[in-house]
Amino acid sequence: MAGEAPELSAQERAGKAFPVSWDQFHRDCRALTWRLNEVGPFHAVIAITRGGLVPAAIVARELGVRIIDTVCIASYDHNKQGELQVLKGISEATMALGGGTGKGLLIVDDLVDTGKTGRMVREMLPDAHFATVYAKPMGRPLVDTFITEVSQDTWIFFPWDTALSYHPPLRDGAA
Ligand SMILES: O=P(O)(O)OC[C@H]1O[C@H](OP(=O)(O)OP(=O)(O)O)[C@H](O)[C@@H]1O
Ligand code: HPA
Ligand SMILES: [Mg+2]
Repeated sequence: MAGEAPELSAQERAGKAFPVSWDQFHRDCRALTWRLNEVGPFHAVIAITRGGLVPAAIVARELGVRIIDTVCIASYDHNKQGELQVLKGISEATMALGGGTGKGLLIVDDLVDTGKTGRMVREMLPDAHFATVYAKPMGRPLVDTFITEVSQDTWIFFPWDTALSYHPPLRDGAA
């Protein structure tokens, strides 16, 4: 409607940007594994797709875990969170490995923001260990192990969502 302010995306509302390079992400995943190594061993890793796939691969490699499952959840459409949708649940074989409650299983995601996604997976596997690379304050209580906390008004830019581009000099109006 004319004159109506356009709805801001979660990314625009966040205000601050936290860009993460592949290098940094790999280092942070390795740091996460050092912490998880004290907690395991784990029978299997469950990646919350899609963002959890990359850290899950790195963590599983470091921990020597070869059984990897996925729970496929869609929520943010680009950068606006809608209703959560479970597109694929955890397999019966993985559920059995965790005794039905997730004991000895490791859930991995790239980050927790509001905690909605993490809460949904925790409900499926209440005894599993939940690890993320990054955490924002609202989601932090849901996570057992994470590496870096950023403020709630920060948007994390992951390397698989970004590309190098020209940035104008500060005196030409760059923020
Ligand atoms: O704590 P929350 O507020 O629920 O947000 C965190 C979730 O949001 C992102 O996933 P997204 O739904 O964007 O899907 P993707 O992993 O496929 O990019 C991120 O990878 C987490 O899974
Ligand atoms: O800060 C974020 N960055 C990328 N994806 C996200 N999904 C929820 N919060 C974020
Ligand atoms: Mg995700």
